[in-house]
Amino acid sequence: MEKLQTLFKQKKDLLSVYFTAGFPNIDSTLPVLKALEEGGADFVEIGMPYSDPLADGPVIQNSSTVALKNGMSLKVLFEQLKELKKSVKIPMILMGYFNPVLKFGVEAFIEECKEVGISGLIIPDLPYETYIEEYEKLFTENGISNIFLITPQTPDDRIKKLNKASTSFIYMVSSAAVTGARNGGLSPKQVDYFERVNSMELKTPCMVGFGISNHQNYKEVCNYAHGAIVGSAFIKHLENIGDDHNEIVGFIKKLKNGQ
Ligand SMILES: O=P(O)(O)OC[C@@H](O)[C@@H](O)c1c[nH]c2ccccc12
Repeated sequence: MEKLQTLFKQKKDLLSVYFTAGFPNIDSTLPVLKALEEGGADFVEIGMPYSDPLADGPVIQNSSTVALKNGMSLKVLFEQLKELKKSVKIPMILMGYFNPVLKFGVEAFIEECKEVGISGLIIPDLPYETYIEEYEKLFTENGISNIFLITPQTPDDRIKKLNKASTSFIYMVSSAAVTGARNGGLSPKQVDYFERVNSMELKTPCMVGFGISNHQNYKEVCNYAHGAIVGSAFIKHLENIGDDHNEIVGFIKKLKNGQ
């Protein structure tokens, strides 16, 4: 949580990159993380593969299927993260669905997160109300930030509530759809939505995700938010090049700097 807070205070135009743990290979976690860090990603979002990922489009779904076939699980992921804890400096957040977390045991899960140095969690199917009633204390006491998602459909009063309960950033979903790289610029509707959120002058910074696939998209949304999150475009790249270090570094540099 603190690592993320410091990063948001110190830097603008943040680039966060999502990848699915266990993809393309079971032991890709360390090489991918190292290459993302070297390429200039400001923080990373590690996906915990799940068989029923409702918010995910085909590219991320496919990576989850492969990762599960490769034998990735929460237990394996935590073991890997324990080993690489000292060699990765950028903040890490985990993204995943609530069911596997419940099965693991929420308390045990949060303790593992703390132990391996996870800064925050994105659990799209954990409702705000349940979080506040049952888990807020557990998360904050362990320094784990819960990251809420908002969409163009989220009303102002709800955004205000989420803003209050946020401890790092709000995930501003760019449009109401599943994850997936899209081409083309922002639509007037998206701009209206970003401007509506900006005019609320929230205490919490926002990151935009869903459909950001290249340097131009990234720069464009940085006009309306603290940074952007790229998932499917990166996973597609991994489909082609595997976890090759130099290829990943090159991809991230291009995403961030445009060349
Ligand atoms: O894939 P995209 O369109 O680049 O979007 C980012 C996204 O993949 C990543 O943040 C993510 C993957 N699965 C999610 C589920 C919910 C929210 C966010 C996510």
